[in-house]
Amino acid sequence: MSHPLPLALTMGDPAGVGPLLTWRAWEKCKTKHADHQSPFFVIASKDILHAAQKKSGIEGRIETINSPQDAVDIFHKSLPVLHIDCPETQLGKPNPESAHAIIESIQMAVDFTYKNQASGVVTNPINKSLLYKKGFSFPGHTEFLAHLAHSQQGDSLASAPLPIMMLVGGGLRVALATIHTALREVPDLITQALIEDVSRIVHAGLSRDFGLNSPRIALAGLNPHAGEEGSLGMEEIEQINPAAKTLRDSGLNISDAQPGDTVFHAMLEGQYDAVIAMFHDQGLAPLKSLDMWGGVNVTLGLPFIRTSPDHGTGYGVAEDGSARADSLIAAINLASDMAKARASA
Ligand SMILES: NC(=O)C1=CN([C@@H]2O[C@H](COP(=O)(O)OP(=O)(O)OC[C@H]3O[C@@H](n4cnc5c(N)ncnc54)[C@H](O)[C@@H]3O)[C@@H](O)[C@H]2O)C=CC1
Ligand SMILES: NCC(=O)COP(=O)(O)O
Repeated sequence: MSHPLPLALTMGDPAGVGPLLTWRAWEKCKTKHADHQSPFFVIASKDILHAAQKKSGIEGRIETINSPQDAVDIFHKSLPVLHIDCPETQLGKPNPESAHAIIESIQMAVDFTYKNQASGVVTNPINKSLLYKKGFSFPGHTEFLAHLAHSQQGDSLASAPLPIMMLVGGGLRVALATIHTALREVPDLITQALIEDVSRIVHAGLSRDFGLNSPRIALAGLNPHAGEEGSLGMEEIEQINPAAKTLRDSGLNISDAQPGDTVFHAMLEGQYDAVIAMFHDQGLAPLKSLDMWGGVNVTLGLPFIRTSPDHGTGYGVAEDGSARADSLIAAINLASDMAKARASA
């Protein structure tokens, strides 16, 4: 049976849930070849994984691989590991000295997609503030991955891709117009141009990777009651609705600004295929309330596939061993489905 290319799984913060979840996800996914799910390999320190295995209680062995393709044949019996050096780090005890390895793992995973050796990147959680202390200057993976994609374009003058965070879970797909932004800066960023750009990327991503030919997209308003005809704020009238009109005129199926308190319910009732929220917590709070453990974070607008669990490093549950792998497994399955959709397009 022929298999798709393997997925590249990053190490994430070695003190967080990543190493433990990697084992739990492998245990769950290793027999999924029959369902045509992609195998994966993890780019991490094998010593960190050995330590996490003890806590996971999972039987199995690590096989060090030299090339991603080696993962395909061994995945059913061993966890394929592309080893990178990382200073000793205990679960639950973040170590800033691990920053270099955390970043290297992400860079290598992206490189493998450009070399056509991996079908996509699945990232384990990182602690952003730990990386900032070591000079990491990106708000999160999302922005760093866009930077890496831009670097891959070499000297081309094309601008960096606009990466869009979309969360999938609990019956919702929620994309964000602004991502890691302080709330007081959000209104100035909500421009007609931004809404048009984000909406086009969401439309293209849903069409290409989610099999939705004419996705129905709702724009959430920024203000209570979507501005109450301008008495509670003007962003809907001045920026969001003009963008929606331009987009509709060009053929997209997209709403004017809808009240943020009811638009997610409307999606659950079947009116929309996705909602574009104006800021991080407007979108993530309903989704995580509905599905804290199964949600997946997808980055749209990149040349390669990237998914991630929607939770963070969870140091406490890494240390006590109780971390759940549902979200990482969902992220692997979604990346695999997206890869299949691209391969058959
Ligand atoms: N994709 C990524 O790399 C993400 C990274 N983060 C980072 O994670 C760090 C911690 O952020 P928090 O806001 O505390 O969020 P968190 O998601 O790490 O923790 C929130 C709650 O969920 C629990 N939890 C997290 N993962 C779990 C799992 N797999 N199983 C069971 N329980 C779990 C935690 O114990 C905690 O009670 C921050 O540095 C943040 O930047 C946060 C979200 C996503
Ligand atoms: N709340 C989700 C989140 O912050 C994930 O960010 P990223 O590291 O995927 O950019």
